[in-house]
Amino acid sequence: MKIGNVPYRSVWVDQDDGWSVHIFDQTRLPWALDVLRLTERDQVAQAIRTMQVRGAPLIGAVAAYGLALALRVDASDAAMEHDAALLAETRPTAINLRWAIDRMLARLRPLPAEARVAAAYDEAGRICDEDVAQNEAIGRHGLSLIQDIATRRGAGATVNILTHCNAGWIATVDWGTALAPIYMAHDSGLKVHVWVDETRPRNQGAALTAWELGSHGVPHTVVVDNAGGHLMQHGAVDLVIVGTDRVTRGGDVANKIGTYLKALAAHDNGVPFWVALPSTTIDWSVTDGLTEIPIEERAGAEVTSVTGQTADGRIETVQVTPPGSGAANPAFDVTPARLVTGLITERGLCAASQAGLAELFPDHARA
Ligand SMILES: CSC[C@@H](O)[C@@H](O)C(=O)COP(=O)(O)O
Repeated sequence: MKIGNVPYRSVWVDQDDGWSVHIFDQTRLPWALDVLRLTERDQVAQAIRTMQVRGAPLIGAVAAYGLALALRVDASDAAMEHDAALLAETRPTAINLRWAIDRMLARLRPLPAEARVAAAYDEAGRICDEDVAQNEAIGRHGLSLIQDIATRRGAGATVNILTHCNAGWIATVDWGTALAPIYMAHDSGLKVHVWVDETRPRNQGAALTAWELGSHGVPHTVVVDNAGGHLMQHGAVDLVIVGTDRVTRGGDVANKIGTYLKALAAHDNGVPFWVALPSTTIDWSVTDGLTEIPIEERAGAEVTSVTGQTADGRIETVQVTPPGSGAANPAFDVTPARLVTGLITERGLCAASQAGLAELFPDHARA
């Protein structure tokens, strides 16, 4: 996607040195557009843990490059297995991270040590290119949902879409998942307006989704996380589209904390609730999302404080709770498949069910 008029991906290899890896520091957005140059494994691990990079597909892609950086130092079997395990453990919920590392190992294990660095960069590049293509396809399939609503509503009507967290281009290598259909709808001339959940505690909606949509000229309004139910009761939401960090073989959906409450409100108000995902987000080994998907517990300090920009331009973090109050911070929740209208994948739309996924992905479903 473009910033100003310059096209960017969310991760790229330095064109001059051919090996260092660049990302945007997402903890500084929307106030500053800082590019970080990553040169070693531990920098990559730290960037993922501290959420300088975040979003399920993007952390997989960046971890893949993290392994390439590690192999530059030591490409032996023992070192590679150790580095891969370390990177895979940086965040627990998004399955794309484990998927990307497993795919890298499958390519690299059979190779002699001296061939591994070049192969690692090649494979990480393929992971990135495939993510872009998958998200673009998700956009095309999701666009049909928005077109249908626009047609039903009649000429000139605005389609109001609610989204939670950030599942835009900055959460993937490019395009995004939940936001890809919205970008395509906007680009095709449909009138869309997006309700952006602020997404406490880290405000990925208020900071990142609002920044992305604004940069692309998509009309949007930021709302507090608790506003969604009210908006739906008053007919202000035509459609919910969210991303996801892990989908079970039966269609349960893990996503940013608060997604489940939006699904409940959507169900109660007859609002379609769609989840956009590349197939790399499906965990075919998991059947019951509630008991089998690990939910990341992050530091309470993310709840007790907020970060923003002061009037004189400084980025500051301030405490919003009394000093003695404890805080719990489960970072994700699971929305049962029965509350999901359907899934938007690179292969098309399907029901959030074992049968629906099996129809689109017969090879995986049989395995
Ligand atoms: C295309 S990104 C899909 C999900 O990763 C996204 O909705 C989300 O929950 C991100 O969580 P985060 O904790 O910001 O990494």
